[in-house]
Amino acid sequence: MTQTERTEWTGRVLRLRIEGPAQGGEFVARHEGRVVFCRGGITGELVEVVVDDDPGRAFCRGTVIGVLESSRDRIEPLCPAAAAGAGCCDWSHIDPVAARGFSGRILAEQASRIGRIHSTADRVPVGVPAGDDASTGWRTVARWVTGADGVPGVRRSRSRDVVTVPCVQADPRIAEAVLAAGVGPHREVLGVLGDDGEVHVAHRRVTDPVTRGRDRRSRQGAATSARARSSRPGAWELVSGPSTVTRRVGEHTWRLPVDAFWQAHRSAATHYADLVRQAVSGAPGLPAEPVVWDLYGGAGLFSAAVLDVSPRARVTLVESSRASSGAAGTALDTGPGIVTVCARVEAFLARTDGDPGRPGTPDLVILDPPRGGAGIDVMADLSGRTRSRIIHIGCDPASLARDVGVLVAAGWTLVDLRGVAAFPATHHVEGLAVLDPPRMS
Ligand SMILES: C[S@@+](CC[C@H](N)C(=O)[O-])C[C@H]1O[C@@H](n2cnc3c(N)ncnc32)[C@H](O)[C@@H]1O
Repeated sequence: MTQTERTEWTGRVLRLRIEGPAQGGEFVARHEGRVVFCRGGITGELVEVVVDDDPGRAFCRGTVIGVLESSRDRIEPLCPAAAAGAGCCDWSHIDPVAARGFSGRILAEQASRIGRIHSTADRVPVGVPAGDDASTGWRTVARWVTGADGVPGVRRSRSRDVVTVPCVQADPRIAEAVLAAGVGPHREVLGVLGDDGEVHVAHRRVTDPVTRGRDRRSRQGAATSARARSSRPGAWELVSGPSTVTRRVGEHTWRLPVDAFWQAHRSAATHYADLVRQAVSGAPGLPAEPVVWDLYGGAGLFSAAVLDVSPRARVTLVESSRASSGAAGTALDTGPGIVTVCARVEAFLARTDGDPGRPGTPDLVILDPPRGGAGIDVMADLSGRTRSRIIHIGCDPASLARDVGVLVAAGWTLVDLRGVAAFPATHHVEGLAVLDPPRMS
């Protein structure tokens, strides 16, 4: 079928054999020369799929409504909300060990397709954070929305509708506190469980457009403008729990505002800090007083890890959120060892000398950007400046592959690429890449 040929398969039920997992969590199948991205399938299964989104190109999307030949990896869905159509735990029907294998395949495939990083292995190893393999109750930072009835829930997949059947990701103590707080209709609700066992509940107004019955494109437009509007109110109103959240990793204790970023999985911060310590310790030719940049650094989780293994390091933490960067000092001795810069990474790099009083050529860079990644310009800039090692942590396999691909194309060597199953029962996975620069001869 050509790109220009019109199709309208919406509502059609197809019998399909499921192939491999795709970036984004759906599984690929084919029908009459078109790709059908299937939600709710597993590799090898024969299924019936109803097409629910047909953009009229070489592909369409559908949802599994019947399993004719089931995979051994299929389990009873862990999440009632996902089973009711919520967009939370899209892999809740897949055995967790198999799910980690699928994540590893996606990481490898994206590295090859987008990053042009070719390896003989068809999957990247994916482990659980700090030995914690719980599939439910792992989330310590959770968001809900309330509809007109004020009952908290999660959004239906690809819709603004709210599913109020409980999702299993959040620690049950958060769900209890959110229900007890009774925040009212049309609110965005944030529940956070601190490492001291305190639960914090905050909320803010959400402008919730009516999108039921609209086509996908206008729903997406409405969702985008709703995001823009809902980010405008800005301030969260704290209705339960102390005003700062306690976070502990090793010897370090942070006191964070409730809306400051922290890794959502209860064991992720400890695990990533460990991986960063290992990668810093193994960096080739790192001087005794290395210049280190912790980019997209939040409240300094990785700055702390660097100082644990390299106490004389001169660390610059760059973070655009004032709430997060301002909290670095609650755990770290900011001053000669660590300087915090509240700025966008792009703006920080544009000052050619980096931070005043510090060289603009770091020995080591750690970057942990949001889902969209750092981008080609930032990566090209870092490639030209960094002397010893770059550690990239990324929660989207495609943007991680693109970012790392920039370094590999510039001659850097990928010495480690691994995944961490930090979002169990979902297709989301954290990737960690360690790269060393080309050797000068
Ligand atoms: C995935 S979080 C990582 C935070 C930190 N590394 C940690 O593990 O706690 C990404 C952080 O990047 C920040 N951020 C987003 N875009 C940014 C930009 N362009 N420049 C600097 N920081 C940015 C966000 O506020 C967020 O704190």
